[in-house]
Amino acid sequence: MEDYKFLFKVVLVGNAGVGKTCLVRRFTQGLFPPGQGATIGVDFMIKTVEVDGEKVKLQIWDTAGQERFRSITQSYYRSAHALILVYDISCQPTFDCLPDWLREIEEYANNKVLRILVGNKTDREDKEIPRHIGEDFAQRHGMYFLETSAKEAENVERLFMEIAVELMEVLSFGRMMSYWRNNRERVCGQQAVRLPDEALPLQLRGRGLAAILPLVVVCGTLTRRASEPTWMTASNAQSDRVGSELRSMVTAPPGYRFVGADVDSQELWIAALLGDSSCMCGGSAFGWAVLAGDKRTNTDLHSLTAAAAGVRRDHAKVINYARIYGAGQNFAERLLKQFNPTMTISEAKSKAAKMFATTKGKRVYRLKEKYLDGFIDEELGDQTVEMTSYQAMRLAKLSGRTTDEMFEKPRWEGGTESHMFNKLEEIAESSCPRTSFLEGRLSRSLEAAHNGGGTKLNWVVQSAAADFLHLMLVSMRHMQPSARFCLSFHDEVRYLVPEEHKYEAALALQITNLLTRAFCSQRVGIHDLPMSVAFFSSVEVDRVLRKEANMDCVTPSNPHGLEKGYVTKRKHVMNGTLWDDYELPKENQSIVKVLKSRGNNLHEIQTPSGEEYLVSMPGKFRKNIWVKRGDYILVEPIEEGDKVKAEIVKIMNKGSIKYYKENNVWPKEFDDNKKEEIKENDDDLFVNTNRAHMKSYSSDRDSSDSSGSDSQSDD
Ligand SMILES: Nc1nc2c(ncn2[C@@H]2O[C@H](COP(=O)(O)OP(=O)(O)OP(=O)(O)O)[C@@H](O)[C@H]2O)c(=O)[nH]1
Repeated sequence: MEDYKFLFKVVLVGNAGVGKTCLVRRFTQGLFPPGQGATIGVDFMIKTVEVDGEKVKLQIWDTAGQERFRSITQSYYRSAHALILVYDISCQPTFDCLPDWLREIEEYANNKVLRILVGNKTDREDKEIPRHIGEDFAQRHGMYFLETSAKEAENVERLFMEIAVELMEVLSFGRMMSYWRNNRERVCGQQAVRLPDEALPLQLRGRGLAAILPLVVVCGTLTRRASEPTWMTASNAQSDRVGSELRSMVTAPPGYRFVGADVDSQELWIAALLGDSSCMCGGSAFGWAVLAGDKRTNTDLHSLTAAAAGVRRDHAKVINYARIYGAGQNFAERLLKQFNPTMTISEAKSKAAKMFATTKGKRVYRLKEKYLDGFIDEELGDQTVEMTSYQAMRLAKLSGRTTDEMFEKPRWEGGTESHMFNKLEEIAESSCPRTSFLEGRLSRSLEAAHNGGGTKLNWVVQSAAADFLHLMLVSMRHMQPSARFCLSFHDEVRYLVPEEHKYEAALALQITNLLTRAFCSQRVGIHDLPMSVAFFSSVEVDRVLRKEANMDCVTPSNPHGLEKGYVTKRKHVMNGTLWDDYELPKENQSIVKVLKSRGNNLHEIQTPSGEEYLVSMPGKFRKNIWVKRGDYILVEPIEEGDKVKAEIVKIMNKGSIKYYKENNVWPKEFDDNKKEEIKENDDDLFVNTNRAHMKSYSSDRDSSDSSGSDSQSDD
């Protein structure tokens, strides 16, 4: 397993005898080799260093300075991240050759390569090139400059460490900008339409708002999905990427919340379910790993594959998905090589082969019955005759027939996923493929008869996932009509829900998952639904679009992040309860004034018309809010309330009173309120002084919206 974060290739060039090999050996082995001979061709050494706590592997290529090796050494320039051009400070000709070396570098190296000029052998008395001459040359050619002595170990460590630091910075900057570089055009190219004020709700008027017309590209022939290139593909905020907070900038309108969830391991579960349909729920090894595997105990699918093939879990995960999407062994081989550039081709080949043999299994050909008679193998006895594709092709060729003629349809066998692949192929290659759960038909042009051989394997899982989405939509529509379907991307759904229905919608979504999965299972003949997949591991109730409501979405371009959706700071709890969006009072709500507190969370109030009665403080406010005489509050009647007639909904502050006045809903009778009663600082005003001040309420379900689940997720 590789234990470094960055890998950089550093190449040393320069005339023969300037000390390139000695510099490399001093750095990597800490010695100055006596009687170092000339390098033949190219040599390389590796050293891992630590920069800012990160492991950086330096692959150092020492090239031969002699002219006759030039054609070999040039080929190493291209992939270099840094090139060290060395001359000998006691040998003028080695300095005079520098322009030739530069020409070579220009011609063969990448134009972004980091270039460093090094004057070696500073320990020598017979110095011919003064330091400032070297420095000046480096400056004129945009190179870093350093003088070293491999013999005395002077500046050698520094040379390589500075290279590592510089390359890391360059790379980090490239990474930091990569998101915005890739997305800038799409974002800036969106079409915005100015919205007339009269089309907007009251509280949004006068702000010059515009709407973005999303460009929806229907690409559903295979996947039956449409895509929107900017917002739906916007990734989650990453702390080191400029602009990656884009998605979290999408905010729910006032009075609404986003309620949504990620379908846990959707594609894996669908594939496993289809595979299990030929035996029983969790009956295949793959099905079992999906249902019962747990990342924490390394028993989930990705950890199992990683252990079996001896690769990292995140790499195994990419390859696992690729396999389900129909990618073959060659693709896995290439991916492995890409993940680990130092892996040899044969190593990658053998790892990929091992991975495929343990997962997909081997493809087995069985002779059709009518050909069995002619095929007598006494050693086999009654055993079925099984062949590899090579053997089957050979036999068919020898018999002058095709493999299809002589053999049953080949099957995958012996792997943890063989069941599943057989099922996926059976669906994809059927004469009239239909989606797995709702039996939607595949476009005819893509049916096997029309496209000359099998439909895409990927279509089976993707279209089943589209069925899944459609089922969820229907279920939600039925259970929570007030929730408006807002977005779905891949395995995520988001609804816009009026604030007062947000928890109902979250519950409806959980039940939707249960019903949808139960329906899908039942459609493929499985009448069990294990608890591990029955519910979402979390449902998010949020004001903005982000993966999880407690992500702060801090990025270099959004350094202060977002307020946590499920308020975790006291101040936000209060702001949330005091003044939650610019919402005007509902019909059944009224503004009243607090006369005095009666204890037991009861308060005596007065209505604008002078009526007096008791109101109660609901549980969720009790820990955080302190109401005192003279405060204005919004109350809602309690049905059949006898003594206590209403419940507090909102505690008014300066902003809310102003807003109510602007909208002419503030009772005239309360117009004489003394402004000084409402202090600027909400924190001070409403703190319950009887209780210890708490800095955070991260686990207080009552006062937070958090569904706060930390159970397993799909990765
Ligand atoms: N005094 C002194 N001699 C050095 C230093 N570095 C290398 N040498 C000597 O210079 C000679 C050449 O060193 P190498 O490291 O083989 O030089 P090179 O650039 O790799 O040469 P090629 O492999 O032919 O390209 C050897 O005799 C070393 O002992 C140094 O810092 N000071």
